[in-house]
Amino acid sequence: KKYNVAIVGATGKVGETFLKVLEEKNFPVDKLYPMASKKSAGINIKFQGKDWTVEELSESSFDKDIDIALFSAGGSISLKYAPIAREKGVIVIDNSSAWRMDKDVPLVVPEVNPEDIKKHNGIIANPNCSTIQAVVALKPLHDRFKIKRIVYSTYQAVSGSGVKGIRDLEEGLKGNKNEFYPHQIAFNCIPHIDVFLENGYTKEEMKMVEETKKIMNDDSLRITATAVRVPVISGHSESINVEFEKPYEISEVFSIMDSAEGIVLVDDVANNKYPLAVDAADTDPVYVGRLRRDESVESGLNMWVVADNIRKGAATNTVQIAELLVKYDLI
Ligand SMILES: O=C(O)C/C=C/c1cccc(C(=O)O)c1C(=O)O
Repeated sequence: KKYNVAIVGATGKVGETFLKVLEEKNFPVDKLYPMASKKSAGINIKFQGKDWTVEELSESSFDKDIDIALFSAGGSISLKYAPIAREKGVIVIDNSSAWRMDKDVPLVVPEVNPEDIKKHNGIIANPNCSTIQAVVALKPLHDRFKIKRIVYSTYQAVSGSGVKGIRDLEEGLKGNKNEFYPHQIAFNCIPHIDVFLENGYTKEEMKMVEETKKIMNDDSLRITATAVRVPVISGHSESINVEFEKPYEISEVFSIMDSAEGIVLVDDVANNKYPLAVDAADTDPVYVGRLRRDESVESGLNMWVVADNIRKGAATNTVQIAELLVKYDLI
């Protein structure tokens, strides 16, 4: 069976990667409906050997035979158009935060909570990139040792901000002033991603806290986060400290990580081998390394987790959700 697929935000960085990943995975697409704002309408897109024309997104865009719509065009577009698409019988997979915490919307990472997709009511949410890579690494350990507390420290690539963030870094490295970030990103680290909230955390930090609990289906998890922008183009790196309910052997952690779905273990410090953003770029795995006991608590562990924030962090995870819909015969 082949499916008619709409791509809302087709000309953006994530939208373009949706198309790349759909082709790489040979997803069975019959008709493609690339959609974007007025300024992109008319652009030609080559996909699966055919030419497709970008249409301007409108309220009538879903008045055609569309099975799935992949959204990555910002929260306001998702808030307005996902319900319109759903009313027309389209299944929406939304990459924005607009619907993630809605109780009727499953928030899915296929390696972590695939079954949640069966509860969808027409909209499925793709989690925040930093959350996705973290829960892929944490889920197998949570299942075995029951996590009680998580401390996230992230080192996030500028591509997470789109072309404006990339340009700030490239220009900053040439000595030109920043346009997008509140401070220069070149030669710097900025502990400020998205907006600050009343509790002194940023929205990016609270997304990691709240989304982790929903995806892991465990509100008892105690979580804190610090999200930092670093002068890297592609690939988010994260230092993750966890405290378990149960005792563990480090050898078992290594074997769990080495065999877990979606994870590549890179941990051989004697030979300077550990996950690096430059190695993760344009690939799909979540890379885990620097595994070591946290001796300061009863049963604690430190790890270093790296992934491509545009692929596994957004586009690939979304396409994997679409593949799950097919696998579970939900479409
Ligand atoms: O900045 C990053 O590294 C990740 C940014 C994610 C992001 C940026 C703008 C809007 C959103 C949003 O949809 O809220 C999101 C997200 O959470 O996916």
